[in-house]
Amino acid sequence: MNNDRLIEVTKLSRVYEDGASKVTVLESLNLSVERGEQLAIVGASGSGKSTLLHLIGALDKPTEGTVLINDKDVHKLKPKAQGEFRNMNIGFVYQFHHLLPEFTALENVAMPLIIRGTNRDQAYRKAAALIERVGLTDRGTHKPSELSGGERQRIAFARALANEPVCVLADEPTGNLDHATALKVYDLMCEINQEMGTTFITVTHDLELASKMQRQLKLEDGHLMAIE
Ligand SMILES: Nc1ncnc2c1ncn2[C@@H]1O[C@H](COP(=O)(O)OP(=O)(O)OP(=O)(O)O)[C@@H](O)[C@H]1O
Repeated sequence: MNNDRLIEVTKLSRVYEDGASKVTVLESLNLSVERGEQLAIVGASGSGKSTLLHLIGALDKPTEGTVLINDKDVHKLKPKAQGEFRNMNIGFVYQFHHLLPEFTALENVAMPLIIRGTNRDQAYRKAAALIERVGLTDRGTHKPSELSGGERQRIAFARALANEPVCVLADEPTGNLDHATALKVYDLMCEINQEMGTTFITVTHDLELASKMQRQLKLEDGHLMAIE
């Protein structure tokens, strides 16, 4: 066992079959991610970046291959155990925030804690601290529709961090933001990585944003490769 290794992806393949047609998106892909790393994955539209994140986060099943997180084969877990493992270990952030519109920012961030069984006072205290950490102390009582796009993504990160996951998987987290705001969100990810030791794997089309992360890989023809 390698204590520094958090994620080990081995010979991962994903083939979508639709009747007679077959689309091979990932083909025998390998990836090791160390605890506390910042990794950016770039690649053309349709190259399989979201597919890879979904497989790492056990939101989709591989056609072949394994994903170990903390030495646990996430695709071998039974559905209930898999859901619990995901909630405890992985935070997700998407291009569109997926915050619940009828709840305030504070309630959205507290939600994963309450679902996990944390008592309400503790959950709200922790949510408030996370909202402060992402620089939005005075926005806790606002609903998502009352926040800017950048603020919504900050709240989405705060929510993803609520259960102190070992890893955050971010799929085009700034795809909907202007460049200056996107850069600030990447700065926030780097700061949180330094402070909390959270591993970040982020997918982006933007090489400048990718360069903010410690390591960059390109997904092409089903494989990951170094960027030339
Ligand atoms: N459920 C599905 N059934 C069939 N094909 C699919 C399915 N989901 C994705 N695909 C195909 O798999 C390929 C990879 O899709 P994916 O969304 O992973 O790419 P991506 O690199 O994230 O793209 P983008 O940057 O445009 O979001 C695409 O060709 C897509 O059409």
